[in-house]
Amino acid sequence: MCFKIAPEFMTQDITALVMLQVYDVTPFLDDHPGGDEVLVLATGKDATEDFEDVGHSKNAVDMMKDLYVGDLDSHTMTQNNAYKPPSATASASNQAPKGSSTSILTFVLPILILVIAYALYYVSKKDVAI
Ligand code: HEM
Repeated sequence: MCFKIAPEFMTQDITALVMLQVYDVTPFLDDHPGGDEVLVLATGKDATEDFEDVGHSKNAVDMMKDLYVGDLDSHTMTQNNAYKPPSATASASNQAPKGSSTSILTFVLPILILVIAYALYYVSKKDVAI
């Protein structure tokens, strides 16, 4: 289980070459104070921004040395996914798509039931009068 952190930016001709440091966080999953889920979500991608956003201490940066496995040219990576917190991912997948028939049904269905109930009531009253 590895993720990458950019330690430096080097310029080579016109193309910017970004070397990333790769860390194997597998032995650290149970001990990470921020939980194992964030580490798993950061695997296989450039997690530099995620790591810096948390504002990790110098102690945290020192701990990374034991998990370092090597360097990687970012251009050889197949995906460059941005980090999505679990809550945002979960709520997004639970939301109904905009303009779906579900929202129309929730509005129309109660009205339809009321109209049918009133129609039945009206018909039954008419039968009793005859
Ligand atoms: C090998 C890499 C990592 C190491 C060694 C590490 C280490 C630590 C340590 C020691 C802490 C305690 C606070 C501190 O001392 O700064 C911490 C907290 C935390 N880390 Fe990491 N971390 C790593 C990677 C990551 C990544 C990639 C993420 C996000 C995707 C992350 C998210 C967090 C969060 C959310 C906290 C909790 C912050 C808080 O509650 O204030 N960490 N980490």
